Amino acid sequence: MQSIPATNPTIPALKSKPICSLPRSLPTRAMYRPDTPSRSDWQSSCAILASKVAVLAQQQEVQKSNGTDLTSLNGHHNQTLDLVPIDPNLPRPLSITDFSPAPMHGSQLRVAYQGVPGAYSEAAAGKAYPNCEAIPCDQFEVAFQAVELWIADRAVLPVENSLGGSIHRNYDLLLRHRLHIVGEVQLPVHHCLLALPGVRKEYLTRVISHPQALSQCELTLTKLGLNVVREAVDDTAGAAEFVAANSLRDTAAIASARAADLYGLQILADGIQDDSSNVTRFVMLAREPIIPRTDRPFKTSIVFAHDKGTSVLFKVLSAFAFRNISLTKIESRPHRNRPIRLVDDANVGTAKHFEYMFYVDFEASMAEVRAQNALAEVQEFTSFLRVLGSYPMDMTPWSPSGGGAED
Ligand SMILES: O=C(O)C(=O)Cc1ccccc1
Repeated sequence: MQSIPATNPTIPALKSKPICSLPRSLPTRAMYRPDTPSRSDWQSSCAILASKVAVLAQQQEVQKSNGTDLTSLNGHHNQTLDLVPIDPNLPRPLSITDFSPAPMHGSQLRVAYQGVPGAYSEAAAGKAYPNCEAIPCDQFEVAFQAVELWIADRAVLPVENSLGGSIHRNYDLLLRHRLHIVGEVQLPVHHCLLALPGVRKEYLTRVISHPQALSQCELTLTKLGLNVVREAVDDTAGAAEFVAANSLRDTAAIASARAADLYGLQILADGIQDDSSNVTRFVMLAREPIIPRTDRPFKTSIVFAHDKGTSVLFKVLSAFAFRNISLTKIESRPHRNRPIRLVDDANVGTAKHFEYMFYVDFEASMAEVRAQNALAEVQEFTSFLRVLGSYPMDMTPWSPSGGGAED
């Protein structure tokens, strides 16, 4: 049986900004712990941060002198209105070059999420870890790296929604990085239509939000009689912040009631998701796996691929069926153009192209013998197998607190 090594040089380069200036491999515990960063890593991070701050300052100057047109989205927002004051104390999202030494954080868990305050991912972080410090990041990639570089202790990743199904790009991220799933939360998502105070629905020509939120509200937007273009942005709360910061009277955002509060917007319509029981599942990621237990219901997530043989999927699924292990998810992702590096027992690596990656979640803990036997059998039929994590199930999807994260 082969497996991929901890640092996988053949995993394809990241699409957006290069991150190779950042350390690629995970530090070992012997190198540094969260509160005792290695000097050289932090020194280079500080240098990067200093240049990022300089660039940001320059951009802010340009924005000040050009007005506030940050996106040139549709050219609808050329009114000049007073800016809605946004709380300057709100944390600014991390961006890819922002990594700086971790603050001395005592025992507070630092949880990185993609978006700005008011995003659903921030709420998911709070549900999983009630007293955590939530750290906003401008991309998922950054949230992963924040954990890999010990700037955060956990990352939060939305992976599927009861309306829209799997969020495929986030599954790709799980494979590309070496973080472990240590928990899950199911978060009921309640979308609101937000606009500047005094704006009426008839003024709107555009609605902006995260693509998932736009698709979850599609029918309701039509029912509300809104003749608006829909435009996708990175996160829901970021959309709200954008409307407020640019005083856009022709644009509404789809976001949470908390985002309305934070960015001084009014709620034009409440609960606009097409399905009232709209739930998003988030997973919590950490550098180290948790020790699986049997004293409460656990779920295990795996990813596998095979390159030869017939009826492989049937055989894999039988390994679970024969042991009465329920599957809660099975997903296939095309993977043809992205090689995976496999190493054999002698640590000799080869790049392999698989047609598909299969993601399976099953209801058992890796501490159970039946789960271990099932995986031993799966290993026989597959060329690549990775356990993404074995973690407590979120059994309380509708409660406002308490997810299935580790204790
Ligand atoms: O943009 C956000 O607020 C997110 O956290 C992502 C998201 C978007 C829509 C539904 C659930 C999560």
